[in-house]
Amino acid sequence: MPSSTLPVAERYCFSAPGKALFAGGYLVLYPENSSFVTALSARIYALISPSQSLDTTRSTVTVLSPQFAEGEWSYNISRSSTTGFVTVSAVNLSRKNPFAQAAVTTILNYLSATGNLPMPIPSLTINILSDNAYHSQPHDNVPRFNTHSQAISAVPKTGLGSSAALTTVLTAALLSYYGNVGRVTENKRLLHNLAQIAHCTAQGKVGSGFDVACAVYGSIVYQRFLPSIISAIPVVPNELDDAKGSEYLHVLKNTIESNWNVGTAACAIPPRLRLLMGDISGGSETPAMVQMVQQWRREGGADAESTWTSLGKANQSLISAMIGLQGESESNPKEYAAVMDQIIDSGAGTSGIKTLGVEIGGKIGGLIQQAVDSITEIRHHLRAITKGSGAQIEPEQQTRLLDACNELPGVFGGVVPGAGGYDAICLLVTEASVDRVVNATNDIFANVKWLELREESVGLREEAFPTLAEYL
Ligand SMILES: Nc1ncnc2c1ncn2[C@@H]1O[C@H](COP(=O)(O)OP(=O)(O)OP(=O)(O)O)[C@@H](O)[C@H]1O
Ligand SMILES: C[C@@](O)(CCOP(=O)(O)O)CC(=O)O
Repeated sequence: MPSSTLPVAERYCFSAPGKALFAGGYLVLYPENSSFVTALSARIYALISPSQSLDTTRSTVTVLSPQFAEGEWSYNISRSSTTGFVTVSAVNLSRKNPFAQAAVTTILNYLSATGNLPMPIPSLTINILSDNAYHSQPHDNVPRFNTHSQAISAVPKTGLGSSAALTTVLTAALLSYYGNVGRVTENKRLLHNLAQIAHCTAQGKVGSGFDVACAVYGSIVYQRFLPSIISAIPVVPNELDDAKGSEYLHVLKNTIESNWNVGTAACAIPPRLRLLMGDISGGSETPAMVQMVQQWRREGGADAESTWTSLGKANQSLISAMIGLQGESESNPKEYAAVMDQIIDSGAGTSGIKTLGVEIGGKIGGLIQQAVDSITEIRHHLRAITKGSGAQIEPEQQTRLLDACNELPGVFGGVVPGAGGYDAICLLVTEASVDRVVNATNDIFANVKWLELREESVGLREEAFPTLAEYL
């Protein structure tokens, strides 16, 4: 097996964003459908440093997450001299972080299969910092990178895709440190394929992968890869099974280097508009909901199929309205700004904004109408699926809340993002109306915690190590 020598032991830091799936829940599981995924300003950071351990007889990768109790996961690494298969075993078996373990396993085996893993494998420490918005915080005004007294698995999440961002930054960190593969920020396809495989291995199920794609590429119109790409990869074998070790390396390398045909066209929330995320802290079971929706579709006959198709069209219509508005803001900036001013001055909510769109007419007025109408229609179909499948995608409680939001000034509309349920709501609003929305005093908003987030459309990026190291 060929091997390389380690590049200069530098200190690196990478960060990746969280996500909101504004349009495309459930349909995005099928490659024929597009979805609108927004990258958020909440980021997870990985700071890499060569291990301080004096033990040179063993190679270890240690992931530290100092914001959480028991946030230390260490893995012993050994490479078979016959097959090149790299075994990654937890030093402390009672400490589980499947995403960290899968990232180390996938990346080191890929590097081994391509002859880019340095031998002996140098030990490495990766520190993780994660923005507060990923987890429910005990009160306002917590320090940046707040610490929790519980283990990460016990701290309630806000559903921004922490595991996808974590897996992505770990992938970038490991590739940069060990690999001889150029700048990883310029090799997004490799990074994406590796992070998707690691994330799926850890989850033990095949999601659409929109969260990992967003962590890598940022805000995108996402179309998934064929599920068979991932299912072709064998289960990570036992270190003693040489035949399986060789097969795993072979399939992993071929899969990583094949063309997945993923749709990752860049998109953005148009200027002067914002996505506003409200945390409801309810909690929903995505896999169980996906199963219910799939069963409804299988057994629901022509009605189910027609709802499914109409939802797909409404999603597509919203996506093209967003792309169209973005385009108009660039090609026709004066008119775009004037229309936005008019909407803001009117103090109108959803239905008033639609009427204004009709009155204003022209391309921009039409796109505004289209955006409002398609959000309304998406919700209509999601409620039909809720009723038909029993999966609580837009439960009545969320319907009342979203309807109340539609009355607030500057609200184009809102949805239950992603799989829906009781976790969160996501509104499209004018930037100028954000304060008025978050300060609305109606009782119905009492349980909504508006998250301090905005779109930050860039995906994986390199950061200045020293600036962040001071938080460790
Ligand atoms: N800051 C972190 N440090 C270490 N591990 C983390 C960190 N953030 C996430 N993880 C890992 O990811 C797991 C959470 O993944 P999970 O898929 O349940 O949540 P999520 O990706 O935030 O949720 P959702 O898919 O609903 O948006 C944690 O239990 C832990 O294993
Ligand atoms: C239902 C689904 O389409 C979206 C799930 O989104 P979230 O985990 O609720 O953000 C599943 C998937 O795409 O993996």
